[in-house]
Amino acid sequence: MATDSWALAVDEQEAAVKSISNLQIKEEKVKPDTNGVIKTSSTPEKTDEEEKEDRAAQSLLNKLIRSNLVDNTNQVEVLQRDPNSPLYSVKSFEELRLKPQLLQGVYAMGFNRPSKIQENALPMMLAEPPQNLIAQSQSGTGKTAAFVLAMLSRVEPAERYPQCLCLSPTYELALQTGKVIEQMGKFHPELKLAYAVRGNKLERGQKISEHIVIGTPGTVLDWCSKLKFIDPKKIKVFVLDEADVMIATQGHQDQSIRIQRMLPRNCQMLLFSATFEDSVWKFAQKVVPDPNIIKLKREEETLDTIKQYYVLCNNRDEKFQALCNLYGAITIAQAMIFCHTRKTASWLAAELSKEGHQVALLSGEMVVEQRAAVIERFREGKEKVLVTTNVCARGIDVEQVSVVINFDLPVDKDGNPDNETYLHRIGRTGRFGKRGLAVNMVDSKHSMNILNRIQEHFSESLGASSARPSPSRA
Ligand SMILES: Nc1ncnc2c1ncn2[C@@H]1O[C@H](COP(=O)(O)OP(=O)(O)OP(=O)(O)O)[C@@H](O)[C@H]1O
Repeated sequence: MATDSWALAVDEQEAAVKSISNLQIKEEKVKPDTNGVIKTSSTPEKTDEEEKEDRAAQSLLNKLIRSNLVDNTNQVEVLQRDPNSPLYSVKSFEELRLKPQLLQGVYAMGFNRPSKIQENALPMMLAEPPQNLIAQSQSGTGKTAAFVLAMLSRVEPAERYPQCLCLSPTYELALQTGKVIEQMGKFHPELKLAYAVRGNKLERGQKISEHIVIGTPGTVLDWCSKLKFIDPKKIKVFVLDEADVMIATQGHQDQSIRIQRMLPRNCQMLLFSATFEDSVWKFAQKVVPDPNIIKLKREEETLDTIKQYYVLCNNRDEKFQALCNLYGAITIAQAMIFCHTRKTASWLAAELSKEGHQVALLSGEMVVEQRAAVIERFREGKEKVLVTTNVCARGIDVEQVSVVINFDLPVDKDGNPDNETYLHRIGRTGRFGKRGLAVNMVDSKHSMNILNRIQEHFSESLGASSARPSPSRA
């Protein structure tokens, strides 16, 4: 949708939402039960382990639905291992002096110039002698393309044994990276790729002749040690992709370290991560000696351009009624409705359908491919409304969404306000300066309290006027 028509749609929506006051919802005080407890639906449905799995699924989803680079206007931070060596950055792929077949591959992928992180990362990764690198930037900024280019540049096709080893957290993520290798290496048909993933059985005693091996830590470890399909001493480039997702999976961290220990000293070690919490940093330091470090901060989200409202209701059915009353207004453009649990999301999508509304449901029960298909349809505008849960939609950017409805307010597993999630659901990055609208459904004293606390939080950090929801009720 073009920006102008988008802005128009928001204006119309804003006007329509101002008429929320016509809603036929009566206000009633919420009474605590006899023990003075107000019941909420904040019980988490998922275990930690399932949450962790979601990180890998999330990452895969983003890869499946992404078609372009993610814009980022922040400065790249570079920390060189040797601060006295000159800092190279490139503005074109030609400057990198790639093999002609590789340059052809890059252009065939539609890349005209290096992305922000690639400008600095590529000269470092391709330098002689090889240098180690730890790089962090949000998903979609061109990390995969960068390390694939580095691996392809270093491979000697005439030598028929594995020279580059890339670890991915899951089978599916390994396949995605493999696809990029195949695309970029298209004009190098003699280059071969093997997948070290569960189920890929080879005969004992066999040696792998493929140049690049990509796989999950457990299988790669077996192939390097127990089964000896790979001679780790001949590896020239070792890539550890999605380090943050990797360490969230039981056992992967240790396996990765054990693999790293088998590699020769002069092997180039490269580690990539979308986030850089302490645990990732500690892990990175263990597996990448003497690193250069590149960081690109995530573009900050703000609530400045978002009009926020709340609707007071007494229970879930009233929230549903309020939503139906709003429906005409929110579907001028596209809306996302967030629920706390899968169950509520399914219920809500079913109820809205019964009312004759065409909605999409994005739910944790779906396999990743199904989720990607739902998001793709929504992005194409085939459905105007997407009902989802927080876990499911975390990190997914659907740029044309201008209305966000918190059918349930975001709370953490202890039932406390989850400010970060609120910001992610509603906030916009500054790059497009897009305006938007958020409607919070409040159905109890407790949820009003949550909303007040969210509001207080953002008043402090973002300025009172930008975050204070305007009351809107019968
Ligand atoms: N220099 C470039 N010019 C144009 N498009 C690019 C460039 N580099 C990468 N892309 C494209 O941008 C998208 C994101 O790139 P890439 O997958 O490398 O990012 P990433 O940081 O590894 O993200 P993720 O970890 O989610 O895969 C892909 O569709 C990729 O083809």
